[in-house]
Amino acid sequence: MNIRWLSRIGLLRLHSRRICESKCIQSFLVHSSTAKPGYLDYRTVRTEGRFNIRNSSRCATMSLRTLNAENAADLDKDLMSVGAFSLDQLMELAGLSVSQAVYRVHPPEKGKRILVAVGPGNNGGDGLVAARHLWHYGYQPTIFYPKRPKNELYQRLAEQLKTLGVPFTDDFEAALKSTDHVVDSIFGFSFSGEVREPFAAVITALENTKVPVTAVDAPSSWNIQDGPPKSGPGANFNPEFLISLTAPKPLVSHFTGRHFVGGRFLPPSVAEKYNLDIPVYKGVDQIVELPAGENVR
Ligand SMILES: NC(=O)C1=CN([C@@H]2O[C@H](COP(=O)(O)OP(=O)(O)OC[C@H]3O[C@@H](n4cnc5c(N)ncnc54)[C@H](O)[C@@H]3O)[C@@H](O)[C@H]2O)[C@H](O)CC1
Ligand SMILES: [K+]
Repeated sequence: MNIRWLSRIGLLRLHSRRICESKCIQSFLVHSSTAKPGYLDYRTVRTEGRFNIRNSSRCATMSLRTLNAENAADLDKDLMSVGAFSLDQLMELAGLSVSQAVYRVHPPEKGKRILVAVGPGNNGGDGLVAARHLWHYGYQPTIFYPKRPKNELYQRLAEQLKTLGVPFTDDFEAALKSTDHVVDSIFGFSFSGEVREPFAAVITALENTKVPVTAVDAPSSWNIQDGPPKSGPGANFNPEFLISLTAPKPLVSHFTGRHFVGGRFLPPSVAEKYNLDIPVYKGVDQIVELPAGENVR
């Protein structure tokens, strides 16, 4: 066979592959050597033969897409239905990401005492899981958990901490005076309105403290869409660190500290449905830090 025939066969193969691609929905997730660390060269091939390709150089300069509160709740439902995850699993993965972010910004040499402020929902559950991992990394967590729903999952998470001898406190302000770092896992994407007691006093203490704070998914009291409240508890709350779970929420456009994303379990099909970018995670990391000044959309 001469060179002309070989090139014709090559072209035919390319042509038939394109036809095949145009008939089915496929996502190519390509780790590109040209992409900036932290980003994925994400190509989407859609039906009807329309190609929507975001090349690596665009992706490298593009910022991550955000996920609003309503879509975040829907995405979790999808993960638990079509994705076949259980809530325990998602919370475990979320809490593991949080523990890695804390280790990154506040390694044990900086002080082992970590105060975890736990809210009444799943954001609080992430904090309980993170506290358990942090204990195993050698930290000394203390838990502030003033509202404990009679939910079996939360009760088990609290029990696991008690088994490790992790202390629970009722006095947040006193605990704040003897800690090296705070994890804010009070409210996440289901928070709305003004902060109600007993959390208003806690948020006020957080906004006045000099102890560094890592916020889980959202700085508690911030509106998921619009950021910090104009007045009242939280108006001056600016945590040093934030870990967004699965994808950043719109409030991050108001956030000025170090920002991490966790969620190294998101199936590409779900990411595509919600039009999310998947960052590149290094090695066995569950988190990725967004470069300073990197924005989100
Ligand atoms: N996909 C993931 O990565 C996962 C993230 N998870 C985390 O779950 C939260 C969202 O959890 P949800 O239970 O829906 O809500 P919250 O924890 O944000 O809060 C609900 C809780 O708060 C009370 N509340 C609401 N507004 C107020 C208010 N103004 N004052 C006082 N109390 C208020 C409400 O009554 C509820 O009790 C998400 O952010 C992630 O952190 C999951 O782990 C699953 C996987
Ligand atoms: K939070």
